[in-house]
Amino acid sequence: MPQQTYSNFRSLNKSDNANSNHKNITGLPALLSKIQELNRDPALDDMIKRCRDIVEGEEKYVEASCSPLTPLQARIIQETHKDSNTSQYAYMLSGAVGGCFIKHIAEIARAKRILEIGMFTGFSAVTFSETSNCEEMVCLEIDPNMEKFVRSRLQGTDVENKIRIILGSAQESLAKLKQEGKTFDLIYIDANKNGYLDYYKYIMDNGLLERITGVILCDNILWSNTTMDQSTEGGKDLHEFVQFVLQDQRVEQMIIPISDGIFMIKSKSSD
Ligand SMILES: C[S@@+](CC[C@H](N)C(=O)[O-])C[C@H]1O[C@@H](n2cnc3c(N)ncnc32)[C@H](O)[C@@H]1O
Repeated sequence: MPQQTYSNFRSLNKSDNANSNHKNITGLPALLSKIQELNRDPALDDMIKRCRDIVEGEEKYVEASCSPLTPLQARIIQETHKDSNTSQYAYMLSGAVGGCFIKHIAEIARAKRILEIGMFTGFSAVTFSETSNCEEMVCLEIDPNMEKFVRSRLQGTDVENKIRIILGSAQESLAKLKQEGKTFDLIYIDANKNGYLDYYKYIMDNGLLERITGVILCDNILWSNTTMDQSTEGGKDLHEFVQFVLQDQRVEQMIIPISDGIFMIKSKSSD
């Protein structure tokens, strides 16, 4: 699968339970367990335990606060975990919390035309296509097996005809969309992390994002907390991307620290 692999902290999280949607992103609970094992000072035991409870409890509490998944979202998650070709990559799903957030943004933005870069098994594509105003959902994906997976799960559903999948490298597919004169109300970037900067530049320089009202959401922007210290290749790429956006006078932006971090970018209203 042509996706940068998740390193260090993510590898501590292999114990994700396939039957649960809950996934720990930061790796902090595992790190705190290690500290607890190594700790020889009983006075610190309680404090370390409290830290673990806070970190583990917060993510679960936030997830429990989300609106329930729709039947189709739940089916995609379940079958991604079950299918032997996709189960080992199930951590790539945007998941219940991320899914709930992007759904709300699409609803608030009343997004009609939505573009996704990096479809995988279609969880976020289905999430967006089920929002009230979505008329067209375009998904860019490089892996032909993912198209087969998604198409077979969409058959006979209400969103089947809304979702268009363009196979190939996202950079080439973006050029195709530009030639077609497409613009989008919402663009979700969730593919190879070393491509985010180029995708963003192409989108902004070629008018693919609806001016004024358009929103870009970028998943995994914190990259298991390695973007801030650039301790992984993905973290370095994403830091460079964030720095570029911060000095881009055309937009306003902020990082939402849920899941693995979502970067929300919109055109400046005054431009
Ligand atoms: C993190 S997954 C997407 C998860 C999906 N958005 C979801 O929430 O379920 C990233 C996807 O991007 C695809 N991808 C990686 N590099 C790509 C590229 N250069 N062009 C298009 N798709 C790419 C991978 O094949 C993978 O399916």
